Amino acid sequence: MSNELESLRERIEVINDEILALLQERGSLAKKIGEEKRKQGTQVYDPQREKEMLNHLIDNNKGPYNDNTIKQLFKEIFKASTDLQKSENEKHLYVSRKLKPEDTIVQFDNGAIIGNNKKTFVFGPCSVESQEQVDTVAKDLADRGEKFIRGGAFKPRTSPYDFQGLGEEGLKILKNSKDKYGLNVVSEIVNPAHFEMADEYLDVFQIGARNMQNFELLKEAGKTNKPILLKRGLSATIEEFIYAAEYIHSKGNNNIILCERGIRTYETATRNTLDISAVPILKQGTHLPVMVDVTHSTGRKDIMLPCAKAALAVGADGVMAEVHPDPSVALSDAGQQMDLNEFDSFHKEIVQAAKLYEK
Ligand SMILES: C=C(O[C@@H]1C=C(C(=O)O)C=C[C@H]1O)C(=O)O
Repeated sequence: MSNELESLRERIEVINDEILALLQERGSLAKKIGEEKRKQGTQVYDPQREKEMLNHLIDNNKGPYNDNTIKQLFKEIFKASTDLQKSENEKHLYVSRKLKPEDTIVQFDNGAIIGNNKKTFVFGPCSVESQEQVDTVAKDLADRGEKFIRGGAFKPRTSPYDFQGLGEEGLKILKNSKDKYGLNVVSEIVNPAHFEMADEYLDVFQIGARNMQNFELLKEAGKTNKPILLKRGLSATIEEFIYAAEYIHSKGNNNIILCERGIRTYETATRNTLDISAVPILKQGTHLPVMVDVTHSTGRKDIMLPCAKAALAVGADGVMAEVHPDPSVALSDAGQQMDLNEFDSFHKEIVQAAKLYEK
């Protein structure tokens, strides 16, 4: 190396150390400012102050870095200062495992649990169609020792001409069945004004994929004290999914169950693409239980079982799937619901598989 290059680099290293020492001093001052702000009850982030400082710096900028570069560099420094000023609690989301390392366990009156290294199943018809239909499935589930049933009464369908669900009448049917068979009832709510009405019928309010970013619905769900089963949006990133859960938690409801249900990709072999990697990512990043809906993710009965096993193997707390006494006449999703025979073999196998993973 030439002597000239070497000596220039040595000077740069000295400057690095000087910048570091100045950043340390600046950081300590920012922390003190943060403490003052806390005493005064003012916000950590002060955009007006940052703007004034940036204007001053740009006025004094003589190059060689252009104004925009100087702006970006100092914005990073300001951001680092505001992060320093925030308490640990303010740095992390409520749903984050960093804030709460232990798993959230959702508990029910009939002894059922979602989370806590138990594998829990939620089965039932896509739509509530009649008392007889729900009772047939509920009896089958109760006989198997299952603790939950699902069924849609408010159906957000792609086409407005498709069956839209029985509404409150459907919730009453579910509640009747719950009273007969002692199962917890999971059903979707699509209207923020309906939580109150649905409270007497349901044990879990589901927020469906199409409503994952319906923020008014999420906020209302957060004000209830029932568990919320939140499904991942069709095209939602994992980060967006986590923020949707944060909307619920931030309003005071921490009983949230996340559900991966497949995302839209270019692949046409399945109805959606089951994002199996989302399960361990959500388990790592949040303290919430995570379930996998193998019906909506695959849309294919022939691969539901291996996908359900995969879900349990990667750490899912449970699996959801659709079961209908007579799928051929179902008013929604006729092609992908299991009949009771198909369900019998699916259930036997998945219960066996669950034993491998329950601690
Ligand atoms: C340090 C402060 O807090 C924040 C950080 C700033 C900085 O690093 O200079 C400026 C404004 C605030 O967003 C302050 O208010 O002065």
